[in-house]
Amino acid sequence: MSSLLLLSHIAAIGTQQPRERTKRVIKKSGLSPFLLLNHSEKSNKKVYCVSSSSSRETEEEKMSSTKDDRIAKISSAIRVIPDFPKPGIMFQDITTLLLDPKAFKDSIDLFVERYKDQQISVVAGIEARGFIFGPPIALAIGAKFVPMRKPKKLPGEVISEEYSLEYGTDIMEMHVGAVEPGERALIIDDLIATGGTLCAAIRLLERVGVVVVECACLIELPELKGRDRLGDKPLFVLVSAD
Ligand SMILES: O=P(O)(O)OC[C@H]1O[C@H](OP(=O)(O)OP(=O)(O)O)[C@H](O)[C@@H]1O
Ligand SMILES: Nc1ncnc2[nH]cnc12
Repeated sequence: MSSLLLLSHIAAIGTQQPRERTKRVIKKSGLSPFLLLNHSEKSNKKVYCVSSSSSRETEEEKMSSTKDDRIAKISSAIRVIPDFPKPGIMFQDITTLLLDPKAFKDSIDLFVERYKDQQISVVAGIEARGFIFGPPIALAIGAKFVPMRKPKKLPGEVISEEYSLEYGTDIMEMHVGAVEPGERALIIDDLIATGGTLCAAIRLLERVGVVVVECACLIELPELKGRDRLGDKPLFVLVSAD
């Protein structure tokens, strides 16, 4: 049976977004029928075309189809703002996803379903947008939440890592004593671009003996090849934005 590849062509919203964006929604594991979402270029309306690999769906396929439908709606709820914060950057804005409680909850549920049985004791969320998605996932899987913060924000003793971004450089800090050697961690952020941020988070956690099980993001910008920078560290994403 074929694995899922789901394509969503996302329209720019309103006058702020004159250019069209394409988002690919990828389910990284499991079996499912093929689901294609197509965007009508002229009308700015999204056209959803669903086709199955077989005419009779199995129960497993039906469940996957439901999951895929959730991912399509999550993708549609993410807005793209051109030239923010600098010319040439197509900013993936998750604040519009937060305005849609069903899509927001679905995004949390998809991560929880993946990580609930993986003996993860630490969810490390990256400032700022990893703070939105990390805590509900941590609570649902029974893990603690550890904030990975911008410099000079944490009041206690910290360890730091400098890293490069798509548009600048930054420093990430974590409280000493927040995690124990041997703990199993999931790192959460909204987006991977160059991968510099996730690499810094991995380095911080591994420096203190934590096992980083996986990194998880809502969105991947594949053109920036951040996934390659993570080496063999697994990365799970819901939406791939071209
Ligand atoms: O893969 P990378 O190239 O490292 O980029 C990804 C990071 O960039 C964004 O955060 P940003 O640094 O803009 O900070 P913010 O969330 O505080 O705005 C995003 O939320 C990721 O954390
Ligand atoms: N294009 C982008 N959209 C949102 N956040 C980002 N962080 C780095 N690149 C980004």
